[in-house]
Amino acid sequence: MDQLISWFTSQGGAVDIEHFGLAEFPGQGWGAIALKDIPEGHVLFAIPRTLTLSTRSCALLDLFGNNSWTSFQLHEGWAGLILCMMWEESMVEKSKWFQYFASLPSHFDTPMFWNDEELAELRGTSVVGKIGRSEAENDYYNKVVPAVKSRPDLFFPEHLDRWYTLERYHIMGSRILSRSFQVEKWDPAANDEEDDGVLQPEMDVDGDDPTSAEPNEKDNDDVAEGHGGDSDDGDDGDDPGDVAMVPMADILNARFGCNNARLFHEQLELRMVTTESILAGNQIWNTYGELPNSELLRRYGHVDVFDLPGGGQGNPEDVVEVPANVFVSPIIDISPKGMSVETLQERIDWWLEESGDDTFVIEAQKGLEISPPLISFARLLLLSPKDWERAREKPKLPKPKLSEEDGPAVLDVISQGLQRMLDEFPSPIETDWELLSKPDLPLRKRNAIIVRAGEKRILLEVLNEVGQLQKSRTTESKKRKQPGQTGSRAKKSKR
Ligand SMILES: C[S@@+](CC[C@H](N)C(=O)[O-])C[C@H]1O[C@@H](n2cnc3c(N)ncnc32)[C@H](O)[C@@H]1O
Repeated sequence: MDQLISWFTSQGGAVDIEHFGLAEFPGQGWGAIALKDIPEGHVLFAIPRTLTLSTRSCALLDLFGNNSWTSFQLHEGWAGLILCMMWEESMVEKSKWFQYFASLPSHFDTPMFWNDEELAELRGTSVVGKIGRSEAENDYYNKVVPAVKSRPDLFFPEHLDRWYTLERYHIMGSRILSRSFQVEKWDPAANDEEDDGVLQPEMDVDGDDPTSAEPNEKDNDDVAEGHGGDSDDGDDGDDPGDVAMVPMADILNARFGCNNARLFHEQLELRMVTTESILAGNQIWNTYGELPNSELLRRYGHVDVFDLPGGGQGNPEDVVEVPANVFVSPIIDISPKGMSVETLQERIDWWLEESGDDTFVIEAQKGLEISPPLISFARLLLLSPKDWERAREKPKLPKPKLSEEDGPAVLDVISQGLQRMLDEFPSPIETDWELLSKPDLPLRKRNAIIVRAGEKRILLEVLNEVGQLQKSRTTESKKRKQPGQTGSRAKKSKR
């Protein structure tokens, strides 16, 4: 790590070595430490933009030619940056980033590298559908290998078995996934209010500030990610050229609620600045975005665990992603006249066109409520044929709120769908807690159990909430039916 700092400063980087140091933290690898008390707004280090490694800063793209780059589809997703990194690393000492590569990990505990037995522990969680190993390997075989073979003058044949293997591809992809930042081109117009580039320590670092950068965050959608990056589909507006490895900035660890430093963009450099004062001896933390354990595990290979205010342990950012298709069988079973699969499909297709949601996210932070779009979806699937025609004509989705006219079916469908999700997990939550109390559990298994227990905890609590609502609605409807009480209205449910 001393070599990393020497290299960094020799390349124009600046480090305040009086305040900022590197240290090993048990279970977290390397991280940053305050060597002295540091005030808020203090610049810990600065990285020239030219020292970041991206498809913009690497010479390969120019040598390869823009048109060829595009024809091999290296301009989409992360395959181009992975190839740049393979190429730079193959040059060993001749690469400007040689010492930087030497500091990067080659071993990862992300599920991309797990065997089948380890992956089986994640069954039922949202991680399984997002690992994207085969998508990554498709990119390797269909983009990178043909590109490499087309230019033996750039990718020397004797280097292929060492620097351009599938294993190296996965390692580079995982380095990007766990360490890259989104570094957009400098846009003076977007930064006018920044007082000509002078940092404003009091700025809202959590806001949508164009001058602040954070490790690559990706949409929490349910597509397989692989090492593809966000822009695989090419239509989400993200520029893969913005994805950059940022030496030194990527040495900071992150933990829920602990962030005390953040990377800010300047015209010629990026600066790591403290966002609160830090006492000597304390760790300096960045933020990786507010991520649930499923995403922390998938991208970074670790999880965050805390005592939760309502009891139990977990990550307050945990979520459950409920795929719409878990409600299909319950609807067929529950709908009054037994809905045909075709009718159901028609409504689901329309839902997808109108709302785009094929997954419903239940967030622990939001009080574990049934997600409003899920209510709208269940109500849509249960509309009578006449109301369905009306909804489509308008076009208007059902309100995302339980109404007094809703019969028990809406809650029944939601409850049965969630129960099906719960049944997908390999064990009940009690078994998970028991397993977690064992001291010698292998790290990957422990992390998988923490992820699945977190998701189960949310599902169980929401199911409990749905159960309470079902009960109170049954009681209300019984009351309404009692003679002499015709004027009473069903009490509005809590929701
Ligand atoms: C951006 S790097 C940080 C530097 C890294 N610790 C190292 O030794 O190079 C991100 C990696 O650090 C580790 N990490 C970061 N925060 C952590 C935490 N709260 N608990 C455990 N590991 C953590 C994970 O391995 C993650 O993939």
